[in-house]
Amino acid sequence: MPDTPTAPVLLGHEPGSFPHGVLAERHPAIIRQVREAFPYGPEQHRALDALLESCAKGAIEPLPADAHDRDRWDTWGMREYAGRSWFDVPWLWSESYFYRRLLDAVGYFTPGPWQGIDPFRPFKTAELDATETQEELAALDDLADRPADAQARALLHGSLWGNRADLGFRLSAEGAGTAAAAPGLVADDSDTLWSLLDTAGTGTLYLVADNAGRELVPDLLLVAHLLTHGHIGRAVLHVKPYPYYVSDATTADVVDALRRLTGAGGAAAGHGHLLWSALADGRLTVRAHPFSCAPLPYEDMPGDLRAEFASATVTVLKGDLNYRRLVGDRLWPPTTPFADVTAHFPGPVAALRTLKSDVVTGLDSATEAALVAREERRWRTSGTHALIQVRV
Ligand SMILES: O=P(O)(O)OC[C@@]1(O)O[C@H](CO)[C@@H](O)[C@@H]1O
Repeated sequence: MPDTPTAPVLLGHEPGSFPHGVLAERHPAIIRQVREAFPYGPEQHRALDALLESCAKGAIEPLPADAHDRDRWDTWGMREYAGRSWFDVPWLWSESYFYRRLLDAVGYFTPGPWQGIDPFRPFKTAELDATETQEELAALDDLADRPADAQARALLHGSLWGNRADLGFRLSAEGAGTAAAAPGLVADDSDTLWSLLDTAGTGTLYLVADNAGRELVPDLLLVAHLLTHGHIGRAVLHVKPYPYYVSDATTADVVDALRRLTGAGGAAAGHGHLLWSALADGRLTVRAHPFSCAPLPYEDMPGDLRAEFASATVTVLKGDLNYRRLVGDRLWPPTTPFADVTAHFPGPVAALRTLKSDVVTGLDSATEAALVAREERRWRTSGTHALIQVRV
C-alpha cells in the first residue's frame, strides 16, 4: 500500500465509543446468556464469575500453561498483551481473546463432560428452527421458476443480508439488527463479482463464512446455485475451528444447516442434497483453519492459508468481522480505496458485509456525505446498511 497513509487501529478505551460498548456491555451480557443457557456446575460458574470480573476491571490473564494453543496465542500477541487492560489493547485482539477465555471457562477444551459442548448452540439452533427460516426456505420454490440470472442475484443478496443480524450483535443492539434495511447498498461491485464467477465450471470459489443459521443457510444456497449452474467447478467453505463471536459457523453448524435444508422439502431439499453429494465427491470442501479464530488482520495470515487463497478464482469474505480483518481494523477515512487496503490479499477478493462496526473503506464522497447528513455515525454500526466490494 505505498500511497495509502495508515490509520489508527481501533481500541476499546474510549467510553461512549462502539468498541468500548462491546467490551463493557456486550461481553458481560454474553457471559450472562451462556450461563443461563446451560446447567453448568460450580466449576464453570466460578470460572464465568472470574471472567466477568476480569472483563469489568481486571487485566488480561495469559492462558493456562497447559492450554493446547498457548504457543499459538503467544505468537499471536498474548506475551505482549497479558497484564494490560482489555480496553487498552487492539479491539480485535481483546474480542477474540474474550471468546477463547469464555470457552476455557465452560470447559470446552478440557477433557471432561463439557468438552466440545458449544456454549452458543442453543441460540444457533433456535435460529434454524425459527418460522422466518421456514418462510425463507419455502420462498425458494417460487424462486426456482425465475431465470437463472435472477435467481443468482437474489441468492447473492440473500447471502449478503443474511449477515444483517448476528447473535452477538442482537444481544446489545436491541432490535437494530432486525430493523428494515435502508434502501440500497453503500457500495455495489456485484457486476465485477459476477464477471469473476463466470468461469464455465472451471473456477474455485473460496467462501469464508461468518455466522451460522440464517446467514449460513443462504451462503450454502448461493454455493449450490453456483455449482449447479456451472459458474464454478468447486467451492471451499472456510468455517471456524471452534465457537467464536457467538454465532460464527463451525463444521457442526454446517451439518445442522445441511440437515435443515435436506429436511425442508421442496427446492430447499434439492439444494441440500446437491451440497451433500458435492461434499462426498469433493466439489465442496469444508476447512477450519486455526487462523480463522486469530485476533489478527488477514495481512498477517500464515503461508499455507495465503497459498490456498492465492489459488482461488475469487475469495468471498462474509460479514463484518472478516471485513475488519481484511482492511486491518483501522479507522480509515471512508473514501480510502478498497483496492489499496486489500492489496496484501492473495488473489481476487470480495467482501459481502452489513455494516456493524466503525470500519469502512471504498465509499465515494457523495455517498459518505449523504450517510453522515442523514445519520451522523449510526450508519456505520447499526447493521442496516450493506456493501459488496471487490478487488480483482
Ligand atoms: O462478523 P459479523 O458477524 O458480521 O459481525 C460481528 C460483530 O457483531 O462483532 C463485532 C462486535 O463484537 C462487530 O465487528 C460486528 O458488529
